[in-house]
Amino acid sequence: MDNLLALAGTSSLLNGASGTTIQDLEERIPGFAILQNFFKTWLKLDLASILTVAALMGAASSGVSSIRDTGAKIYWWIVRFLTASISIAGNDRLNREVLNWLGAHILTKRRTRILTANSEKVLTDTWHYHRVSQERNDYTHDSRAPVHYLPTFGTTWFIHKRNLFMVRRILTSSSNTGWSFRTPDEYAGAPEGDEPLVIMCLGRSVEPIKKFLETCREFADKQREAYVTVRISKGSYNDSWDTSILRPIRPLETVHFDEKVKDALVADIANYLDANTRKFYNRRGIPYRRGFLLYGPPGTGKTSLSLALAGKFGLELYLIHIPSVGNDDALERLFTALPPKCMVLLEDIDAVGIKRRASSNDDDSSNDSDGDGSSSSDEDEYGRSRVTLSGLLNVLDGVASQEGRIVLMTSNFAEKLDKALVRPGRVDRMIYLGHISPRSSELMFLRMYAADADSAAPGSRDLQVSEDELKRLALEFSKKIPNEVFTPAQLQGYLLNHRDSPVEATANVERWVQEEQQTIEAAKEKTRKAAEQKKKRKRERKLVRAAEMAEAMRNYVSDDELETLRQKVEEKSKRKAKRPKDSVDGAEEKGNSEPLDEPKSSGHMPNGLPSSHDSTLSGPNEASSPEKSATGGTNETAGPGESKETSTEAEPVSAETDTKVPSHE
Ligand SMILES: Nc1ncnc2c1ncn2[C@@H]1O[C@H](COP(=O)(O)OP(=O)(O)OP(=O)(O)O)[C@@H](O)[C@H]1O
Repeated sequence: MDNLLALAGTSSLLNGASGTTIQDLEERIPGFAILQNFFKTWLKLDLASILTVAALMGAASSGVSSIRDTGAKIYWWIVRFLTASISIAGNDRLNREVLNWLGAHILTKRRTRILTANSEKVLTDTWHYHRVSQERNDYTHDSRAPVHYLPTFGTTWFIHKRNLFMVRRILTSSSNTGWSFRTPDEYAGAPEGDEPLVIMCLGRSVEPIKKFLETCREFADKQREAYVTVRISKGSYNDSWDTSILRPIRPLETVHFDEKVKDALVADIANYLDANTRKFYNRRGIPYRRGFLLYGPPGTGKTSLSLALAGKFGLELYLIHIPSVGNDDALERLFTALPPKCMVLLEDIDAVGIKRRASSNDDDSSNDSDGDGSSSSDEDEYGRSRVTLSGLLNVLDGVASQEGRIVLMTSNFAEKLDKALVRPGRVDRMIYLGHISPRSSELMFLRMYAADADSAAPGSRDLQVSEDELKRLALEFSKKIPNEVFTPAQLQGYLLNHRDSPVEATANVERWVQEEQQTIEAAKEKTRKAAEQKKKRKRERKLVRAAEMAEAMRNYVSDDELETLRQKVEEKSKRKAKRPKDSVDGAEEKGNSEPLDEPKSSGHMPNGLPSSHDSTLSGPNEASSPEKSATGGTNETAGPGESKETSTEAEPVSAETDTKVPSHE
């Protein structure tokens, strides 16, 4: 441009294009004279004039752009002078909350004509087609994800509480290509959902913006009031919380177990969440954390109770399925990303310290202590996790572990848990959820057939029974349910099968109970036989091994010595066979974790845990016994969450737990 201006200056003397001027130009642009002659002779054009016009145009455009730049500078200076602003990163939840507020309060009211829409993300390529739901709402009955309308790029103006606000949604990725004239952003591409926002407010204080942000958050909380937000991480090796599921809140009354235990649990959590409790902990230097262990056979309500508690206390539930977590580092990253106050649900905590099956297929057989090709049932059921016990202990109350959260752990095999894991501070209260009592079955019956206020129940339901009649039927029904035999999930399955008629459900329950009990007996018998056979095979294998050893030594020792040796081997194997399994895990030791303010229990679990922590339903020893466990697998219907069979073999895993466990306390 400078050159052109120089040229323009030179060519302003163009009248007659004096020889000196042409010479000047020749000096600046070598070969200019030749070109000038060419243009003059062949095109009848004066090159110097053309250059002059071009230079003037260039100067004008650069003038315009510098005027524009100056204008923009002045504009932003005025904006900066007259407004306050706060920017929010694209991946911050607040960003989405502001957009939602705008969508509900500004865009719909103003009938804005330029919007963006999103429903759910879809990944497509030749080989895979799958949907990636970042946010799922389990309350909707639609088969498709709902569409959300949000502001487009650019600035949205509005007045809120007598303040003028401008929210700018900033385009980060430039999809504006290939047009001869610049297409406005809103027509050139769609936002990807992670655009930063800048919120500006007329005035010289950020206070109105802070209040506005608070309003957006309150609005989001209100929208979620009927839901509990469950956050999960994506897959085995993903260590970020990337999916939100909005689950309708499950009232605590719909989870049936001992009412006293339930009340004590609720009071405990309420007390913990009290602001004064935090101060109390802080002043005394006690880490402000609370841990609960929910244990018992499958289908007894451990997960349901966790969801209900999160809903009751308005906390987000962060779900970690231990067998799916890649390793200790992944677990630590998940914990580091937790918000200050939330509930964390660690499912199947007993899988910790057992190697993941997928990566250790080759040593499967070596893990099978029996060598008969079948690994223990719990390992089959749970897969194997690379999270070690020390890794878990570290996130629960290591130096870097967060304060303010509530950890709920669930286990079907609490007796196998390491004592370090369940010591107070990590587990402050143990809640046993066991088989259902007649009283709980009565409540479940009433819940199943209670009239729905919004008559949203399935149309075919024949609920022509009065309230009194329903109560009578519920009592009659409950009397036919044996105490602590069936899991709540089993009973729920039965009731769902008769959901249209409480009368039929009551009439048929006796037969169902008989059939189920027969199935349970058959399952027990099968388990007993399988255990016997296993034992027999084990003994036989040992004898064969001993014989082989004797054979191998025959050449080296006398017959007498050989006989002594054989006897020794036999005695040793007999002793081993006789030794009670519990002793391997330190059955004699006393447990170190007890419910804090519950009456002391009478017995102890095999690893030293108190046996009846918080439930009057039945003791954990019963829960883990083959007899009890066998009841879990024979449902008339496969109700939700009932597919798992209770393992009938709960061997101690002290040998399998991580050897890296630090010495605690
Ligand atoms: N105590 C209970 N009260 C009411 N419903 C229950 C109870 N226990 C189980 N259910 C019902 O049984 C189903 C399975 O329950 P849930 O998943 O909470 O059991 P769980 O103990 O977590 O099982 P698992 O150990 O196999 O994960 C749910 O549909 C739930 O409604």
